[in-house]
Amino acid sequence: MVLRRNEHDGSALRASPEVVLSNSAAVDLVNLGGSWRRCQERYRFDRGGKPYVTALSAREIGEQREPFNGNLVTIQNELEFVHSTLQAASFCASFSDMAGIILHYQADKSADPYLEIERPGAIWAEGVAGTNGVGTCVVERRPTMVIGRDHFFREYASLSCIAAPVLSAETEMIGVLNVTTANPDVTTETFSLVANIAIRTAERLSNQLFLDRFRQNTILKIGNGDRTILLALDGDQRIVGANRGARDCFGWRGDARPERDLWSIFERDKGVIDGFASADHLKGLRRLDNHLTCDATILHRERKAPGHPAAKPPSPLPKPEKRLSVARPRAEALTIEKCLGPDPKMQAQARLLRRVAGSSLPILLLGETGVGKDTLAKVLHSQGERRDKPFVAFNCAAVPESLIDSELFGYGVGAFTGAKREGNIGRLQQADGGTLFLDEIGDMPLSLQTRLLRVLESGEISPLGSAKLEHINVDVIAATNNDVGKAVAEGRFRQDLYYRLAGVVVELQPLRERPDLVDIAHALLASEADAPPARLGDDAMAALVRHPWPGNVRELKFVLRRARHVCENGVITAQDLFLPSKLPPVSPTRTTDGAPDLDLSLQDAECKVIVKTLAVFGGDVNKAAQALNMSRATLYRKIRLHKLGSQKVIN
Ligand SMILES: Nc1ncnc2c1ncn2[C@@H]1O[C@H](COP(=O)(O)OP(=O)(O)OP(=O)(O)O)[C@@H](O)[C@H]1O
Repeated sequence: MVLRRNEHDGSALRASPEVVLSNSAAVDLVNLGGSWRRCQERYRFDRGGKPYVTALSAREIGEQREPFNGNLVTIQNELEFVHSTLQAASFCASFSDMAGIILHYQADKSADPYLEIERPGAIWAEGVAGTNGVGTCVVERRPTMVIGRDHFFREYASLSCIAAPVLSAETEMIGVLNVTTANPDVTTETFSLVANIAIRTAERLSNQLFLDRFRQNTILKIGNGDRTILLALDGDQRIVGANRGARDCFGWRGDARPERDLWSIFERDKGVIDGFASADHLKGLRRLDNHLTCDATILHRERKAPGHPAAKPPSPLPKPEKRLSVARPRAEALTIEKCLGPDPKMQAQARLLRRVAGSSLPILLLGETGVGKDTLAKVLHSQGERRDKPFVAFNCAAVPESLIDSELFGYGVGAFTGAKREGNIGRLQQADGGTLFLDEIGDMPLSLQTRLLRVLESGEISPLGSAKLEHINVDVIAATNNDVGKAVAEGRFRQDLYYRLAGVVVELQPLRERPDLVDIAHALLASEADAPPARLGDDAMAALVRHPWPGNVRELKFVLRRARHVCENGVITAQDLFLPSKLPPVSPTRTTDGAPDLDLSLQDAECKVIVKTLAVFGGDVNKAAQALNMSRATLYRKIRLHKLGSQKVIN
């Protein structure tokens, strides 16, 4: 992809207006001159003045998000994906609507606090915030890069961002995917790469929205990556939807509804028609206009509503041939037991959680980032007695300190300047009768810890500026990946609040220690209904076991997601995972004089890898040795060395 950039004001990229990323399609970035003119002439902004910073309340954000509620998971998945890819360069990622309002956001807690101004509810419309990625992209409807002083207001000169349009299934622009950093050390090269990733992610999100919209139809996919062509077909093989890639390719840009027969574009060849009915991969589709041939994949087939007459069979009738497709295993619902894994210690914890379910005992979930604390909290709610009541999550780290009070406890009529006239219902009241999930509780400021404790102890709440006491009845689940014990010892976390929250404490295992790592991978592959089916090859399973997974299940999810799209014939190999080949870094054990004992640590790591690999291959030494890249004899020697005789071994 080639990015052509029209500079406006002295930014880091001025010296290189054309940033070559690869030799494929060219993307014209917005010329910011037009936006600057609008700022001066239409909005009459003063560069050195203060932008009118404003943000929506939680309820308003909820209302603004409504049109996208059906696509929430898709949007969040893409944001998580782009954020996890770019977080090393301190980028946050957001999705905004066409009013320039940020609706969803992904950022690292440790990211620059300045990025807080990018959180949900923030309004980045160009007429409010001047030239900026989101607002200018909304006006120009093209990818927009705004670096440092390219922002109209000097106030935003420390921010750099790239925004790209997100399209509906009908290829109307419906929002903006934006990535922003306040890191001054990001180089031109990194920026070029980030721009590429952001633009591709916006295209993939648009494609995913297309798949969401046409999930009942047959989907024909041609090509890969950002130029993917997607066609949605009805049972008569009429095209009922086409993504931007398809419209560009076939020259239908102006057609609101590109309805036409598939066979008015491709040659109606018997082999292809037979293949269409019986296989998931079509070879040699020939275009009628230019006679070029291509291969295609059928992502899924039309689903008929009950009572709907069956689709007309394609002619000639399909033969009952053996399907070439990769079988898609059924995704099973998560349970408390599955969330915790089969390790006997964890199963004991699962039994404990089942026993206390419905007892209103507070639960504290601990564990590294991405291990599934949030997921377990939702499962606990959905399997408890309050499942028909609200589950309300509140992330203590994602809300600025100044807003936690009003967001969590709400406020009464006219509580403070700028408050909404009718007041605001806090999360605690929203959760009344149900479950309140306090995520990242370790990040709650001390002053608010006192208030929270009082509310939890008394069951009464008096919203800011209101004299009225309200009774609330909530089950509380809290979670953190911080060391709360240490925070208590250092006086950063109130001990009495810790005891109030820690009725039952469960620590989730890091993924690298879970014996069911490969089962989780299989389950994740089965869970994305609209993605192409894929299964793990033996070498991929071994590679999964060897990797240390610092981002835990979240990282695994994205690695598999990428692999599913790059693999050939639906079989994921170790190469498709793009994992580093080194052995996992291990936390060294200590010798008696306190120095790290690297030898022991490595042995420990080796032992764990062997145990897991044998488990993955059901104890088959041949396969395990192959996967570990060692001879059978060496593996036997190591099994003896590590005293793994009790492991299931098939000779
Ligand atoms: N047992 C599981 N099976 C399948 N997917 C899971 C499982 N546990 C977690 N996930 C997925 O992994 C991702 C991260 O999970 P989750 O958000 O629950 O982790 P977390 O511990 O709360 O992370 P953080 O501390 O960063 O908030 C989510 O996309 C979730 O759907």
